[in-house]
Parts: sequence; structure tokens; C-alpha cells
Amino acid sequence: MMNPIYIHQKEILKRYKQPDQYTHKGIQGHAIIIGGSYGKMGAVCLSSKACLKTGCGLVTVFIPKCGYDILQIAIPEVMVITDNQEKFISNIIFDITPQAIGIGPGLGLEIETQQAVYKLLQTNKIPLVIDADALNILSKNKEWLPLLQPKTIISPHPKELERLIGKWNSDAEKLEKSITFSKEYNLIIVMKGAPTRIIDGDTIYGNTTGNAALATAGTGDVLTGMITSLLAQSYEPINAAILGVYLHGLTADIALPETGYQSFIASDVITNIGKAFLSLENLSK
Ligand SMILES: NC(=O)C1=CN([C@@H]2O[C@H](COP(=O)(O)OP(=O)(O)OC[C@H]3O[C@@H](n4cnc5c(N)ncnc54)[C@H](O)[C@@H]3O)[C@@H](O)[C@H]2O)[C@@H](O)CC1
Ligand SMILES: Nc1ncnc2c1ncn2[C@@H]1O[C@H](COP(=O)(O)OP(=O)(O)O)[C@@H](O)[C@H]1O
Ligand SMILES: [Mg+2]
Repeated sequence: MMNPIYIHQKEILKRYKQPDQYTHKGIQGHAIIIGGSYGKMGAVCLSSKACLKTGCGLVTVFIPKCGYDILQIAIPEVMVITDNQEKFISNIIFDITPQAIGIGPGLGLEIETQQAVYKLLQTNKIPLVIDADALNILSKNKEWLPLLQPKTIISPHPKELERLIGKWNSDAEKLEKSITFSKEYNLIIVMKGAPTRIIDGDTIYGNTTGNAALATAGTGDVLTGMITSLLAQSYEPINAAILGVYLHGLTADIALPETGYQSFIASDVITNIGKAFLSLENLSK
């Protein structure tokens, strides 16, 4: 097995694209975040706000009807398309052409939702980030995995990873199984944890930012929004994964002296995305 490539500033600056002075929202990327169910609309709020704050020009969410007011009031900058169902997603149809899709936060596991995910995967060619319940749906329907386009990004936490690849007895076995899975389906795996590692076939990247303050509800949903945003801004999938994970961790490192470990919450990741970007800008000067 290869040694990991550690994601330090040097690796990041090789991949980071500075904003173009003459850009506009129409070419800055349009992302869609698909998720939410009754009681878990917060996951979509966090994910879509993080998506905007990571620089994408336009963000639309696709959610069940019950989330309409919640989203419109919580984040006026985000556009909303609703499913026909009140409490969960049953049929994913949208008449926009996004450059990236993030699916899973708060999605739930209803049978109709599972079928809606299947239908999307059958036809989708748009760069995709799959997280949370969309991963759990894939774990329940592993025969759908070959539908995923090459270099689709999946971002499991350890339990979601176990549901996908089965149990492991050591960290080495976990990596080995993840590499095999990544190669079999040609996927990029953001193996979330402390630290997060990114697997792209035989290549392993080890993140160097982040701390235990991130061990709080919704920080993974935020990460999904950040990576989807970078994908929509035309970053290659591997670079979107690497830069997204690095910036996400950096927000917690920046905030820690003010929040401590205990009071840091997922919204604090979003608040500090700007400072994380500014630190990259300073480095590249
Ligand atoms: N505000 C909201 O609306 C929130 C919605 N969420 C959504 O809730 C749904 C369920 O997600 P959950 O992840 O909570 O539930 P899961 O059942 O998928 O995962 C929870 C299980 O995973 C284990 N686990 C998680 N992280 C681990 C780690 N680092 N090491 C070892 N074990 C670990 C936990 O101990 C627990 O057994 C998802 O759709 C998610 O997006 C959550 O993200 C929390 C916030
Ligand atoms: N102790 C820790 N140190 C560093 N990062 C952590 C730690 N605990 C959690 N994280 C990070 O926080 C995020 C949690 O994601 P996830 O479990 O999907 O949360 P949620 O589903 O609640 O949004 C991941 O990016 C993970 O790497
Ligand atoms: Mg999660």
C-alpha cells in the first residue's frame, strides 16, 4: 500500500484557483443540493449555505414540500424546488442545468426516496457528491453502485463506510478494503474521521487540518455543500475533495481559540469559511 500524500499548504496551493476579477454568478457554477425530510431540514440548510459560502454562483435545493418556508426564510440567497411529497423526496425532477449535485444530507430512507435516487443515478451525468442517507440507500441497494459515473465522490463517516464495504479488523484492513472499493467502482472516497483521508484508487491523501471541535451534528452536511460547491466551480473531483476537506478542517482550527471544543457547532464551520479562504489568499501572495 502506498504511503499517504499529506495535504499541506503546498499541495493546496498547487490546486487552488484564485477568483477571476471579471467572473459573474452565471459562470461561477450552479450547484443543486438534494436532501431533507421531515425533522431533518437543517441538514439541507447547512449544506446549501456552506455551498454558497464556498464560492459557487448559484445554489438551488431540491427538498420535500415541508421544507419550503424553512429554506426560504433561513437562507434567502438559495433557490428552492420542492418534491410533490410533503415529508420526503419521492421523485427528483428539476428544470435547471447545474454543474454539480450534492445528495444525501437529511434525505431519509423511505422506499419512494430510494426509488427516486435510483432514477437519478440511472440518467445522471453531472458531477456528483454522495453523502449521508444517499450512501445508506446505496448500501441497501449495492447492485446500483455500477450506475455511478467515474470519479463520483462519496463521503462516508465510519459507520456509513462499514455499511458500504463491511467490517474491518484494523486500520490497514479498512484502507485496503476502501482502496479495493474505490478501484472497483472508480470512485473517490472521502473517508471522514480524525484525520480524514481521501482515497482515489491506489492513492491515499491524508488531511492535516481539523480537530475534535468538528465532532458535532451537521459538520458532515456542511462538508458536502463545500465539496459540491468546488465541483460546480469546475474543480476536478479529486481537487474538490482535497480542497474541500482541507478548508473544512481549517475553519475549526481558526475558530478553536474563540469557541473551544465544546461550543463549536456546524454553523461555525460556515462562519469561518471566509477566513479559511483568506488564509489561502495570503499564502499565495
Ligand atoms: N440538523 C440536521 O438536520 C442533521 C441531520 N443529520 C442527518 O441525519 C441522517 C442520519 O445521519 P447520522 O450520521 O446521524 O446517522 P447514521 O446512523 O448514519 O450514523 C450514526 C452512527 O454512526 C456512528 N458514527 C458516526 N460517526 C462516527 C465515527 N467518527 N466513528 C465511529 N462511529 C461513528 C455513530 O456512533 C452511530 O452509531 C443523515 O441524513 C444526516 O445528514 C445529521 O447530519 C445531524 C444533523
Ligand atoms: N475528532 C475529530 N477530529 C477531526 N475531525 C472530526 C472529528 N470528529 C468528526 N470530525 C469531522 O466532522 C465531520 C462529521 O461528519 P458526519 O459524521 O457526517 O456528521 P453529520 O452527519 O452530523 O453532518 C467529518 O468531516 C469528520 O471528519
Ligand atoms: Mg453525515
